[in-house]
Amino acid sequence: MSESGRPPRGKRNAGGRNPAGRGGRSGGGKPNRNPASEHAPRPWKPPADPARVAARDVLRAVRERDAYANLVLPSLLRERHLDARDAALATELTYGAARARGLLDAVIADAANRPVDEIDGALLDVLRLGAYQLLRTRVAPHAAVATSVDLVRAEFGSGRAGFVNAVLRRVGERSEEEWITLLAPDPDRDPVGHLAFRYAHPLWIAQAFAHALGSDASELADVLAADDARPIVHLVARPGVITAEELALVTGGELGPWSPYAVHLEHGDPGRLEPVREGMAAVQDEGSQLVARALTLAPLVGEDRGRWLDLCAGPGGKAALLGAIAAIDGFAVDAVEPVDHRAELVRKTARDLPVTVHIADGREPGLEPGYDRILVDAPCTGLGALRRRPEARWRRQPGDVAELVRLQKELLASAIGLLRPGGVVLYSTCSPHVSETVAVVSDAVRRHGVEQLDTRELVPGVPQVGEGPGVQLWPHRHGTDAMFMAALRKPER
Ligand SMILES: C[S@@+](CC[C@H](N)C(=O)[O-])C[C@H]1O[C@@H](n2cnc3c(N)ncnc32)[C@H](O)[C@@H]1O
Repeated sequence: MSESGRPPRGKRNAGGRNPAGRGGRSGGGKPNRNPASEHAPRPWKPPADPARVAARDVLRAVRERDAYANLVLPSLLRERHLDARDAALATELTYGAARARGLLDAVIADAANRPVDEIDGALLDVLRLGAYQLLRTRVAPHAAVATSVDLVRAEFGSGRAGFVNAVLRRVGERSEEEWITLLAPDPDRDPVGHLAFRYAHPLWIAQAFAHALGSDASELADVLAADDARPIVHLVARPGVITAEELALVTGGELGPWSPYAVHLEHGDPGRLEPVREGMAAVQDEGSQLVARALTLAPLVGEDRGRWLDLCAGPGGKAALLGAIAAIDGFAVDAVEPVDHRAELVRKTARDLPVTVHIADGREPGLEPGYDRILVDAPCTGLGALRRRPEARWRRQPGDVAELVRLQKELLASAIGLLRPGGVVLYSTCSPHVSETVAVVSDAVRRHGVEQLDTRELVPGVPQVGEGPGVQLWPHRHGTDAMFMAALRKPER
């Protein structure tokens, strides 16, 4: 896709003259290349099927330049002026195909009789869209195939269109359930592998969730299914400025069940709401609200003198909530963020609040120690927020974990060093992976002699948060991201 978000202009691809039936290997062409980028510009004409063209272009941007579907799609829909119906279809197809990629690829590989990495990337995008429609939507099968073939024919000519036609016809010969029976691991011998396939998650992520659920591993199917559910918008009412009740009244939303600041919105663009535009409210997952609030509720030894620190602050959602709560008592928050543009977002989000932003590495921020309360909302794999990022589950790799854990331990050690005796650090992640959660916390308790508090008491009224002392939230139980949090107090000497 071009920077303008317009679809690539097409010409016949040199490899496009060979329709591939089962056993034929020519129609897939060279893997993962975008012939469209080599073409000379032509004037932009609105496509006949704008929804599918948009979905195809976003999948291409995700594959070719590691774009985020949930950032690219909305701006592309705006630029191309898709009407509401086309926009809804484009969104469903893009996010659905991006999430289900593993399952779709297994089916496509079987139908094409070759591994997907031997299929031209541009064709694979269309095959994924077509297979998604055939297996997981109510789009009529002939329409799913014909529209996919049209997309390929318009760009690459009829040879490659023939390949796509042949593969999708084979895909359409079975239902999703029949493909799962054919291709997924046996549910009795490999229950986690089976669920990972069925709910289109990489195996290592399903294993990480099962491990984190522990004795509740029977909920694994619910967790995996929750990653495919459309998350509703959660708003936070800024404390001291507007109550959640007032915000719900103004926006037509509903009070959130757990955070006293939360309002849930089923529909609508939150960016258009007056309280959001005026900085009285913001979009924030209710789980994140609980994390910031838990830090403010944690029992200190000695008086709270109002020196608070957010050590990993960008883009600033929690720093702003902490700042608003701090402002009520005349307290102040320092916010550390090493990435310039994210630090700028913290400044913007927390404008008018007693929040001072420092562009620095949290491991050595150069700040005076002696903080009463510190939040370490650590960089993590984000496995607890997969429902918000359609392609993320396929992009993250198990090898990412070790490096993040190292950073998490260093940040937590730095925070403990910056605490005053009797002060509290709240460690949190938007990942339930135990290497990033309880293992990091146990390591800090062992190494630094901090006392682990019962964090469940800091989320009053929230049920099913685990056996303690840490708290694990889950989308399928709480409707929040799968946030983890643990409060640690520095002993007085
Ligand atoms: C999970 S996000 C924090 C989200 C934030 N608390 C909020 O609620 O908006 C983690 C942040 O840590 C930042 N980060 C990465 N490395 C860091 C480091 N060495 N020191 C401090 N922050 C770091 C990332 O840039 C990212 O903005």
